[in-house]
Amino acid sequence: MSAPDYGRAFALWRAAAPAWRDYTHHAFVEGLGRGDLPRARFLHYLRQDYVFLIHFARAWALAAAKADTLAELQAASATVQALAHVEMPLHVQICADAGIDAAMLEATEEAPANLAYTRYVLEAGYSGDFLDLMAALAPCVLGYGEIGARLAGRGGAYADWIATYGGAEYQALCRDVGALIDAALLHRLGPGWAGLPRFARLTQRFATATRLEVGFWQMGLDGA
Ligand SMILES: Cc1ncc(C[n+]2csc(CCO)c2C)c(N)n1
Repeated sequence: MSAPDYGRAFALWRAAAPAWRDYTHHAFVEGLGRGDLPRARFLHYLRQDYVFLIHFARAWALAAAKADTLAELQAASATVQALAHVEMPLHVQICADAGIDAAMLEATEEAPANLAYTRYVLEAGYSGDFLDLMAALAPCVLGYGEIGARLAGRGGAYADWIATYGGAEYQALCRDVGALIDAALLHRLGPGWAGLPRFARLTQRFATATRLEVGFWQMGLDGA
């Protein structure tokens, strides 16, 4: 199956990231698709993901601080809003249903793979600009979109998870983020952005964040 179209930069970044396939076809992902991923592994992942999303929301807030246009400010602030008021409460609810209450969730000790990934993304934002943040954030947002699109329609124990990311709403969000990234590149670097050394460095950021996503799935599978 061909990859969904999330814009030009994403297509270039994806093709240049050696770990992209390991990320989008990881054993954890295949277990979600078949529905046979052990529930304990999924809940372990979800607890870590709750902590991940706190830092991920902070990174999008940093993107709002580094926005250069109204469209960038709107996209970044809307993502912070959605994370804090929709995605994270959903994690809290799923964990509560599984007997992990809010206090336990808050007390989750960050796994090293989680620390590595989130602090890498935040550091991209602290030391870089809006483009550095987008390159570091893109594998997360668009990778889940690609995984959701591929697994869409599968039933099983994780059908809800698949429907969230494979659904029309999330797929539209991925196309919007892809367009936001292409526009941000054009705005800052001009029409020749794809040929610039700066773009090659952004490609490296994307590839590194992709490796860190592989590490996150593996942490979920290993339970450590
Ligand atoms: C490790 C890890 N990577 C990616 C995502 C996916 N994700 C994080 S925030 C968000 C909404 C849009 O920004 C999406 C899809 C995740 N949950 N956990």
